[in-house]
Amino acid sequence: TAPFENPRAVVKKLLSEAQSEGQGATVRRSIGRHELRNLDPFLMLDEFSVSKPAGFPDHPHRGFETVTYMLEGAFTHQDFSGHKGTIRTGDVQWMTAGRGIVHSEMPASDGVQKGLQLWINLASKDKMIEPRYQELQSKDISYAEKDGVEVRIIAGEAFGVRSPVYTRTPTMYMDFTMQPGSQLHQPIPAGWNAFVYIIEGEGSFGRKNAAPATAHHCLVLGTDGDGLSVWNKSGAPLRFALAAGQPLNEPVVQQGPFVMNTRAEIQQAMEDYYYGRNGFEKARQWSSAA
Ligand SMILES: Nc1ccc(F)c(C(=O)c2c[nH]c3ncc(Cl)cc23)c1F
Ligand SMILES: [Fe+3]
Repeated sequence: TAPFENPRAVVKKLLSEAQSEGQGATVRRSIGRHELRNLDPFLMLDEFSVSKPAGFPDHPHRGFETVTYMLEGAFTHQDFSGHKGTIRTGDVQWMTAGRGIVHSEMPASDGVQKGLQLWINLASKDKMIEPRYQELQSKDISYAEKDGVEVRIIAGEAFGVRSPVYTRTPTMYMDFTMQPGSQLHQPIPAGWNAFVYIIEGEGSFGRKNAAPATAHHCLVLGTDGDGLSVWNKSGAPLRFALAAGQPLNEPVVQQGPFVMNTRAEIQQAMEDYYYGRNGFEKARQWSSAA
């Protein structure tokens, strides 16, 4: 599309920093750090790079969705219902935890496995729905290319192409690769919170003469404006994820992997998990294979 009258500005820039998570794993967290707590409906964005034997062994989730996007390598996930699968480079697992999931997420091959895990909050009315998966193989992910810009559309619409993923909390999530000299003007629905996470290369976001932002940076966009404008004035490809979502405007009470609206509901979630009730029944007998 043509340049915007009013492209959204970059209002915050944060370098993701390594921290330990799971068992022996290191993640570079941006959203979810205290400097970037609330980007409603987004709760967390981790850039993970994990090698065996490290990983994310058996753990619960309630009240939100996790979207795992493999950048390199393979991860095997298995849950307490016997649902098991391996996601490889370019694949996506969109998991709606709802009332409760207990699963493990472990490297499936040798070497370093890299990817992004995004946590999207669910509205109060959806927090206790039955868990559900939407799994996309790389070859099935909507793809479009135009004037030196490629896009892989995990959720939402770009270049006139829409992803089949159903987003309970209205969300767009896409992976752009921009060749040197290319520019992008991607519409973002009014009022949605939006951010960019740079995976590789450098680019000018929001304004053509903006200082280039580089890999491992999360850029929060202002809420007013027509959408995201980007220029790749470097000599190398620029790759980044763009995510935007409709704010839920509800209270958030989080205790690790439980995200509800009140402290009482968090207390309930912890008891349900401990006693194996209200969606955690299968947690009583289950542990991931060796
Ligand atoms: N103990 C504990 C507690 C809470 C968690 F969320 C996790 C967890 O699973 C992850 C946190 N970042 C992540 N990035 C990528 C992947 Cl594949 C998994 C995770 C975990 F392990
Ligand atoms: Fe998990």
